[in-house]
Amino acid sequence: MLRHQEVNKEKIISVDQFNLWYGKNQALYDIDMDIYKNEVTAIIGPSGCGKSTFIKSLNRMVEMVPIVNMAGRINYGNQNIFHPKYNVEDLRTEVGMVFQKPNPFPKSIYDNVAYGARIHGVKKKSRLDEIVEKSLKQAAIWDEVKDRLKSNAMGLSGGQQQRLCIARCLAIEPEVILMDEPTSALDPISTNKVEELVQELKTNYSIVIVTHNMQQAARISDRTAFFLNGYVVEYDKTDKIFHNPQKKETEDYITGRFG
Ligand SMILES: Nc1ncnc2c1ncn2[C@@H]1O[C@H](COP(=O)(O)OP(=O)(O)OP(=O)(O)O)[C@@H](O)[C@H]1O
Repeated sequence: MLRHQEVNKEKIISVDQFNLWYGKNQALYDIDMDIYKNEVTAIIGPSGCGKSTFIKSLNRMVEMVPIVNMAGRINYGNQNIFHPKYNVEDLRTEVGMVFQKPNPFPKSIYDNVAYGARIHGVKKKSRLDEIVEKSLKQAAIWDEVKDRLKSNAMGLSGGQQQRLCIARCLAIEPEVILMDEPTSALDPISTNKVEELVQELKTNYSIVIVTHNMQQAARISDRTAFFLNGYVVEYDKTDKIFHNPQKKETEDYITGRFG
């Protein structure tokens, strides 16, 4: 596939001939992809095509599976994240992640958001208060929780829990946010709120989102990559992917002929 290059856009992640195997089974093949700053990049494709594997590679979470082997490069900024001297903790601070199922800690709303800052050594109460308020505001949930910050996060609705998890991710001030089907467990109203939030967040962050929902990809992303059987079949501006795809497989998928 020809590498998709944009001259006037700043790249934040650059994936170069990336291959990944689970044991003997290859899950990703020769991925070449540039991810741009302050954009929403959607990853679409049928079940099992490698979407989650791909985004979990971007912050090296995929290495938690012991049988994983990889080849190729992923550059964050100018550095190869697989270089032996690259600090994976730093990477995960810069490249945060939000999961499919909201996964708040069984702690207070406040402690959920303050967690990352505390781990990074912030102790002063007034500073923690500031971080918690700012993150909850950015995640568009402050008004709903500001009077019950000491309540347990498990008492929030699923949609609120997901926005809380987004706040928790924002609190460590990442540059990139990876989202693996963040709305698939949510009702339509909560989904709408998270979609609006993603669009607001791209002013300050770069977002990569895996979604099974093609309308969602079309609504909220700037660029879309269509994955199939571990390959990137097509990667381009979202409008082009949905209205003028260059590959027959992409067209078949977006028109619902398979997948
Ligand atoms: N932990 C694992 N061990 C072994 N194989 C795995 C593991 N995780 C994923 N795979 C395999 O890698 C391939 C890609 O899976 P992946 O979960 O990345 O796909 P996906 O596109 O995200 O799927 P879905 O849309 O169903 O979530 C599949 O063949 C899957 O079986």
